[in-house]
Order: sequence, then C-alpha cells, then structure tokens
Amino acid sequence: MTYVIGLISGTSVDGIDAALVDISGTDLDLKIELLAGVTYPYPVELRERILAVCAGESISMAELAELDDAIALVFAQAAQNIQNGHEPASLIGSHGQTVYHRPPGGEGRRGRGGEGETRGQGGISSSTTDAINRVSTQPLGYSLQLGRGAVIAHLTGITTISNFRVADIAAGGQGAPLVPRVDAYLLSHPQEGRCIQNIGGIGNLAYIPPRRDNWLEKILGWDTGPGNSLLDLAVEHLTAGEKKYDENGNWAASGTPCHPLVEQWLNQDYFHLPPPKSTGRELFGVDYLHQCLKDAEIYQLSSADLLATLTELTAASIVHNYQTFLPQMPQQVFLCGGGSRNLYLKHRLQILLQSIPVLTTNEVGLSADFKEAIAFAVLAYWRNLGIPGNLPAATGASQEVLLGEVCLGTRN
Ligand SMILES: Nc1ncnc2c1ncn2[C@@H]1O[C@H](COP(=O)(O)OP(=O)(O)OP(=O)(O)O)[C@@H](O)[C@H]1O
Ligand SMILES: CC(=O)N[C@H]1[C@@H]2OC[C@@H](O2)[C@@H](O)[C@@H]1O[C@H](C)C(=O)O
Repeated sequence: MTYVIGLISGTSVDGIDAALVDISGTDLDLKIELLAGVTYPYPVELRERILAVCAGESISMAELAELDDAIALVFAQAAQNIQNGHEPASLIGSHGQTVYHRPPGGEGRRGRGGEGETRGQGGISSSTTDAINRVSTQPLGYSLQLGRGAVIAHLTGITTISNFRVADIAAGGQGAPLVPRVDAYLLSHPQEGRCIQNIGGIGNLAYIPPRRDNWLEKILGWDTGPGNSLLDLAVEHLTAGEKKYDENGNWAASGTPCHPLVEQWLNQDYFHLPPPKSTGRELFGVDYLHQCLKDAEIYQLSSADLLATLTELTAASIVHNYQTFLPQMPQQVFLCGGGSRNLYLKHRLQILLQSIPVLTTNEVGLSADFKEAIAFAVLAYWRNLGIPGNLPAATGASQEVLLGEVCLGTRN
C-alpha cells in the first residue's frame, strides 16, 4: 500500500484536481484505488492572473516569481486538505499549472526523436555531438508549469515530484501527452481496441490496442485539438464573464451547428499534422476564438448556434483524428475530463462515431473527473521506483526517460 497524492490544474484553469490514491504493482499488475478526489477552485484573482499569462500577456520576472509562489502555495494547501481523514501520503506528484507550451520546432509542428547512442573515438560521444547539432537545427520543445515542487515539499513535508515534461522534451519529445502510458496499464482490454479521450481545455487521446501480442509497442497518443477551451471562452464572451462554461452543453444543444464553418476550421494545419503532436491555449485560445467569431459573422449565428458550432468543431476534430491517424477505429471510446460531463458534446460524438459506443471512464471504474490527477500520482510513483513514465510513440521522444524532478520532504 502506497498512498500518493496527484495534483494537476490543466488548460481550463478551473481549479486544482487533487487525488489521494492507494497504488500497488508496477505496470501490467498496476492497481489504483481512489481514496479521495476533490477539485479546489483557484482564488478568483489568481485564476485571472494565470489566464492572462496563458493568453500571452507579458509579465516581469518578479511577477513570474510571485505567480509561482502563489500557485505552489495553493497546490500545497490542496495536498494538505486531500489527506484529511486518511492515513498520510508518502509521496506527491504535482503537475503544476501549465502557463506556456511550445512543441518542438514551434507551435503545431512535430518533434523528432534523437538518434541512438553511437560512441565516438574518445572525447564526447558522437551521439552528444549529434544531439547538440540537432538542437541547433531543430529547436527542442518547451513547456512551463508553475508551482515548483520544492516549495510544496517544504510546506507539506512530503517528497514531491514535479516538472514532469522537461525530460521527455530534452529527448526530442513533445512533452505531452503523458497520460497514455498510465491509461494503457489501467484501461487496456484483452479483446477490445480502445480510445481514452480526455476532453479538458485541450483534447488528447490514448489509443490502446487489444492486450495481446506486442500491444505495448502499438499504443499511440496525441493532442486532438480543442476540448472545452474555445467553448469556455465563447461562453465567457457571450455572458460578459457571468458564466464560465455551458452546463451540460444545454445552451449549445438549443442551437444548430454551422457545418460550412466547421469544415472551414477543420481545414487548418493542426488537424492535418501527423502525430506526434501537442498543442495548448497558445493555438486554441483567445486569438483563435476571436477569429472564429469573425468567421461566424457572415452566417449571422445566434449565440446558441455559435456554441453548437464550436461544440461540433471539438467533436468533429476528435473523429477526424481517429479516422485519419489511427491504424484502425477503436471498438470503444471512453471520455474523461470535464468535457465528459458535456452531454451535448457526448451526444454529437456518439452520432459521428455511429456504432462505436461512447462511454466515460467511470464505466470502467476510473474516475473521469480525476483521471489526470490519478495519472500524475502514478507518474510520481513510477519516478520513485525508477520506472520511465513517457511513451515515445505518443510524444516522439527518442527514448523512454524518467519523468519528474524529486524534491525530498522532511517527513520522509
Ligand atoms: N457539467 C458540465 N457541463 C459541461 N462542461 C463541463 C461540465 N463540468 C465541467 N465542464 C467543462 O470541463 C472543463 C474543465 O475540465 P477539466 O478540468 O478536465 O479541464 P483541464 O484538466 O483544466 O484541461 P486539460 O485536460 O486540457 O488540462 C470546464 O472548463 C468546462 O468546460
Ligand atoms: C502542456 C500541457 O499541459 N498539456 C496538457 C494539455 O491538456 C490536455 C493535453 O494538453 C495534454 O497533452 C496535456 O496534459 C495531459 C495531462 C497529458 O500530458 O497527458
């Protein structure tokens, strides 16, 4: 029995998902039990500051330091609170808050894994020379998550693992998505091929073939495009900030999607980029939404029609990714993330996927709301055991690497 806390706030910036998880096993025998799952909302002012930075607002180094301090503090408080009523945890895996993500080679383009190790004649190895030359011609990705682990470890007294993305990026990967390896070990099926589709601010999938033969080598994953980010921004725009999202998709359900607009938007580069690929609000954020609003003007859409059309973009982009980049369609699709609560979006996905059942991970015993937090608890647990956490087939990294930097707590 190992009690681990997983902490994450994602691209929706809706709050800190905290999960207290009892973990056992290592990979094929990995087992988790969710003991507690709570989303701790950000203080309003802090959320606004984070969203401004995510939208590209310039801030000074002093402001960046203050923001990191504030985020680390609320993450540490979430770690303390999630343990109430339970045995203390021995480890924390904290994703932190993404405020900037640049895929290798710049936005929307894929990274390239490194070459294998070939020793030179003395001096530094030729692979080191190759790696240095490669970085000078093919820039690495970059991903910044605030809420540094050292502060969380000090405040909680618990060893904290954080900054999970940088090692994969250093190996030429996208640094995201990182959950596919966890999804594979927790949600594979002996006969059924499955897609585990997260719908957070950004959508991302893990494709898990049936658990037979060399199935582990065939697992795939990448970011499909927008999840809720454009929808949330549109609702905030339409309600002057009164509402943050479209509850159950009810508003969108009262409208009609404009299919010519969806086709126009699906023609954009990101949706045709072959995996590995990752994205964020840098692409599917405020500027993208403003362009969508301009595109929509000629169709004179109602608010409901606009939301129905943005919902259709999310649904159609997910299905487009499956039809274009998967070796074959899955037998089942399991949704997770807050978007899995959007009943209209789920309905549209079911219509577009026809006979392929669209379920949620709740129906296979894994919390759709806290799966990402659980995943970072598992990634920290693996890091602590010296087990790599990335899936090179998903991120494009040149090799498996240990994910996360370890900050020792005083309590253990
Ligand atoms: N009842 C609901 N109806 C419709 N949408 C909902 C509902 N509950 C949550 N959501 C959507 O889910 C979003 C939060 O989802 P989630 O917490 O998975 O995002 P995230 O983890 O921050 O994103 P990412 O996975 O991209 O990092 C909300 O902003 C909202 O758009
Ligand atoms: C840089 C970053 O935070 N990316 C997120 C984002 O949110 C969803 C999608 O894009 C995913 O790739 C990733 O997070 C999840 C937890 C991942 O790494 O698997």
